[in-house]
Amino acid sequence: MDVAEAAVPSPVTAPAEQRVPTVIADDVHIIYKVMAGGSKGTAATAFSRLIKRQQRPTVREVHAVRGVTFTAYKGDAIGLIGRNGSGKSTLLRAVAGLLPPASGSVYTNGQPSLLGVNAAMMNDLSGDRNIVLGCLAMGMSPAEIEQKYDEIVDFADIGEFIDLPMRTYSSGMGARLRFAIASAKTHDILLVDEALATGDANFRVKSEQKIKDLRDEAGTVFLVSHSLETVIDTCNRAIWLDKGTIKMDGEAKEVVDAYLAETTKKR
Ligand SMILES: Nc1ncnc2c1ncn2[C@@H]1O[C@H](COP(=O)(O)OP(=O)(O)OP(=O)(O)O)[C@@H](O)[C@H]1O
Repeated sequence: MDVAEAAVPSPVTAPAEQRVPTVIADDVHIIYKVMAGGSKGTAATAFSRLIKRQQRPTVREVHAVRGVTFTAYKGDAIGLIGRNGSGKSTLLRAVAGLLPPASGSVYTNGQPSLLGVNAAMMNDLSGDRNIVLGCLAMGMSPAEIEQKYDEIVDFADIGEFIDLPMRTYSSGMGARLRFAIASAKTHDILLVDEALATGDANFRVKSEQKIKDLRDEAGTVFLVSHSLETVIDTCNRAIWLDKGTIKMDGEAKEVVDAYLAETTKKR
């Protein structure tokens, strides 16, 4: 049997030669550039500034990820945890290749797929049309889509809403459908951003099981979540981000415990 197909190797204890790297982040820095407006004023003063080309808005930099280095392996399910604004979503988007690092590099062995609660769907199209579009966008063939279609509808479990335009969905229903579509395919590297938190308790249990299955099917899963319980239940490893840097990287329960100890200490 292929080593990579064996039981999930622990990122902490498995011998280095048994692990297959899928994502390597090497001293990654992500800087957002934001236009910061100058002093406030009336429309007339703004117009005058425009004409005279004075006081152009300054570009402000937000250094969201600061020198992050880690290696993720096949079979890893990694929870990204940390306070609001610590850089979790930014790091996820960098792994997805959506944000170019200002310095450092992200190397991936396989195709990363980002499943965010804001993943683009066509709001005016019905759920079933979006299933077809979403699957095509993931590179599935029409035959594969036909084969997986019922499974996706069953998993999303949104009843007759499947025939209605997505703009009529609640945020939880939209998230269920997105998750059902994304998880219909085996991903090399699946990136999940808080999608589970928007589902109800029943869906959370189903989606946690799905993440475990995806992980067992040999991919690597990254999960950004504020639900520490979900991270412990779903992930074998956690990375704790603090102000854009890695504060701790290791076995999920240990990292969550350390994070909880620090947040409760600060109260
Ligand atoms: N598009 C953007 N433009 C400018 N700054 C941004 C942008 N997106 C995020 N930031 C900033 O980058 C930093 C990290 O944000 P990020 O969303 O990655 O954090 P997070 O850990 O995912 O937060 P949360 O838990 O609240 O979702 C924050 O200071 C945020 O204000």
